[in-house]
Amino acid sequence: MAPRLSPRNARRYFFLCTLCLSCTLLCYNLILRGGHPSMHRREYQHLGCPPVLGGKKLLQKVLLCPHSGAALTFPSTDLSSYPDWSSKNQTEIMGIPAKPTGHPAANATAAPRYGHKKLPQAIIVGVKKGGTRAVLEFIRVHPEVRAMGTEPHFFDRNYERGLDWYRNLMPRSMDHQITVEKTPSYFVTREAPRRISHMSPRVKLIVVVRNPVTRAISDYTQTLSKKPDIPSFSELAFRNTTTGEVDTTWNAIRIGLYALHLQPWLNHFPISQMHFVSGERLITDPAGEMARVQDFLGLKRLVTEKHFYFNKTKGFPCLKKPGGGGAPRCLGKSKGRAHVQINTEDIEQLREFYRPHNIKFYETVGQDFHWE
Ligand SMILES: Nc1ncnc2c1ncn2[C@@H]1O[C@H](COP(=O)(O)OS(=O)(=O)O)[C@@H](OP(=O)(O)O)[C@H]1O
Repeated sequence: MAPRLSPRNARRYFFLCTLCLSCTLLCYNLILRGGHPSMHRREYQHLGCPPVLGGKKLLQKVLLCPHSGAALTFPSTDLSSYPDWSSKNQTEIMGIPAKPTGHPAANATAAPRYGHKKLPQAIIVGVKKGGTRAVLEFIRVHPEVRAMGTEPHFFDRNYERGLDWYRNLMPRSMDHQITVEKTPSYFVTREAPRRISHMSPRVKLIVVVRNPVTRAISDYTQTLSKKPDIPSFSELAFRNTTTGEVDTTWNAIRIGLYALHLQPWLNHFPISQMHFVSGERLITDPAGEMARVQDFLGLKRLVTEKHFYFNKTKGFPCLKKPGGGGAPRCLGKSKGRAHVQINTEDIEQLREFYRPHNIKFYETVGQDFHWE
């Protein structure tokens, strides 16, 4: 015969069982779900910090929440192992796998279930091969920025799909966070300024500019990597190699006529609503350039020197964790590849060609980029 429990002992057993169960649930929350001992997940979100994600990822990417000063944990973000940052949206970078979809931009719909999708308040509109990816990846480190990782090409190729389609591509954000996207071809798209101002006349525009000669070589190097049979750079750049007449119909040359492309933007936006990032300084002084970008966007300067280190192998600045240690995050192989060798006379001729255009550009924006 099994001994019978007295009502008092039965209550004790019941109490102990409940206590064990509660402890197990608490441990599950703290360890497996990645919760923070002193704060509930929701409280982070309320403070404007992204939610803490899956438990296995604990002890990986650490960011400081600016409001609370508490260290938050995020999943590993070793972007150097990705083929290219551009293939990842912010959600993926934070460790949530995006759903495979037809349109790459639709990855943004895999965003976490907090906040809401907003039309961008800031757009990196150009220029192609200027350093637009670096600016996007550096600014999205800021806790008050949510960025779309892929290029939506809404104002050039997808405009007929409508603003709701565009908004739906954006990551979710909290009220105090700004949404940013980048599509470098907007800068040279005639209809883009009107379309963008129609969406929002107050949107902030960022243009990353780079010496147009280097930019053209970079552009050509990229095309050559995909189509090895194209004519040589010089054959494409000059109508006549003897006279040195430049072929301005070739896109790689045309994109570098910054003063020309800037004019239609100024019909729709005051110059104060445009910020020009030097693609050269972005490499030599990323923190300095990002300080100006944050000022322009009205953000606290939270992305600083402590976020960058110079990667000698890559030859470019890469992101590091503010606390040090951990995997570096450099841009993928398609950024910073070795350029095709172009002969010095051709380079000199192109420099001559761009000089008056560059001067006009410096005068219009009130900034000298020293591309001599
Ligand atoms: N931190 C860091 N790491 C790697 N690359 C950097 C960085 N900062 C700027 N750059 C320069 O960015 C150039 C590519 O520009 P974009 O990102 O605008 O290219 S694209 O238009 O999106 O294809 C790329 O051009 P190339 O060097 O010709 O590949 C780089 O010079």
